[in-house]
Amino acid sequence: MHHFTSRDGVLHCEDVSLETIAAEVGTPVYVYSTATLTRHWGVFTGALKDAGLDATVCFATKANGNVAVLRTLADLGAGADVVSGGELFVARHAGVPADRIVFSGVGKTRDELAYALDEGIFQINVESKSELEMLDAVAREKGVKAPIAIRINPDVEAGTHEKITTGKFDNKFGIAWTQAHALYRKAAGMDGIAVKAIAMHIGSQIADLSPFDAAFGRMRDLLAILRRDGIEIERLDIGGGLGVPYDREGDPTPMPPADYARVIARNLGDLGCRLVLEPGRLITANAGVLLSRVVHRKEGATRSFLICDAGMNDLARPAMYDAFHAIEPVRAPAPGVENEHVDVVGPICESSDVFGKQRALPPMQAGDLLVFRTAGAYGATMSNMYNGRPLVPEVLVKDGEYAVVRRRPTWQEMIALESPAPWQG
Ligand SMILES: Cc1ncc(COP(=O)(O)O)c(C=O)c1O
Ligand SMILES: N[C@@H](CCCC[NH3+])C(=O)O
Repeated sequence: MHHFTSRDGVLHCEDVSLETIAAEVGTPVYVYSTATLTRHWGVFTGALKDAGLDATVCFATKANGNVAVLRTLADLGAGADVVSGGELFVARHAGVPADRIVFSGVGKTRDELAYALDEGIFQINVESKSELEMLDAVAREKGVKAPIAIRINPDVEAGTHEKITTGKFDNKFGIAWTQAHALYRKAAGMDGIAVKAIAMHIGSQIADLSPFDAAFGRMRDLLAILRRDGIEIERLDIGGGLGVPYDREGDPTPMPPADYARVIARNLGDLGCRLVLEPGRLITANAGVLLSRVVHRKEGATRSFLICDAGMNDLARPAMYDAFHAIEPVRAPAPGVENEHVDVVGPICESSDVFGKQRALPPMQAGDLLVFRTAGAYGATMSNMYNGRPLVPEVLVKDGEYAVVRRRPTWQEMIALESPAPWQG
């Protein structure tokens, strides 16, 4: 996090003052640090290399789909994990080579599968028999073979929030590992399918390595079964999911990438397969903050509220998962000023539009700036226009420079796709 630091009492992103960005771009706004993105990428890929692993790292675009962020990562050698035709389009537009793009997701449509084949991406992670049959048909029509993995559901408890666990049999994701062998056999006999890999992804914000250990064991067992059956597997795609610190007291400390890499190497390192990884949060979460201004301070009957210009439409995680984001003033308080406890809320007409209850903060007033930390993953990508609020802009900082890499739409642009019905004149 050391690319977001206080200088002369004002929070900076690299060498740019967040007060400057707020004044020039307006608030709310997401601010990302190129240096942090680069550092996270280096630490993660370095850990894999140090563990002797031969890996293709495909950044999970759903965590942060901004073209400039993706371009930054692509320039460092990143591939992309995409979950829709739209994400595939953005990844290609940002310069991610097709031979480093993997397509995940339970609901790929015929058109999306056709687009993926036309682009020549290196792997499609199939999540159902229905999808396998559809993909086979589309590929045969085109006279090609679709390179696939089957995403297995290893039925492990990831120990994360129930809304973001994906590797239990009750979840909609993947093929139960107990049913995978049969589907692989079917796939191996299809003219439009080229079996290449086994895939899995057990959930997100995982702080403990034991669920990975258990799931990798299942993958290893399946590989042995498939090989005995003469089904060739070249790659193992182990998804993403490694957690990051959100700096809440009492939260488990997520495992460092080096420890994760050692667990991968121990389970899967000696199988003659290339690895594919799909990290999202780990790369971008702590490379971004949401910068917001206090619009009103309100003294309620039981508590004080700081009402910000950012809302749950801009950063949905607290409302969706009761997620914790550290909140900090941009301008440090004068020495000796004591903290108070306040509720930090947004302007949306929903009681769940709360970023933090009874947070300890120096006294703040209307006009003051604050940041929500660790907002570079699943922040802007999950934003929406609820309550008639145009999408929040995004800024990318590099050293002493910044660029608006998604500008704030005007109200006119917000309604540009809408029109009265013809009979309304
Ligand atoms: C298939 C798949 N791969 C990768 C990811 C990225 O996960 P994370 O951001 O936890 O690394 C996700 C999201 O959880 C996912 O669904
Ligand atoms: N969007 C979630 C994580 C789900 C990841 C998508 N598979 C979050 O903000 O934590």
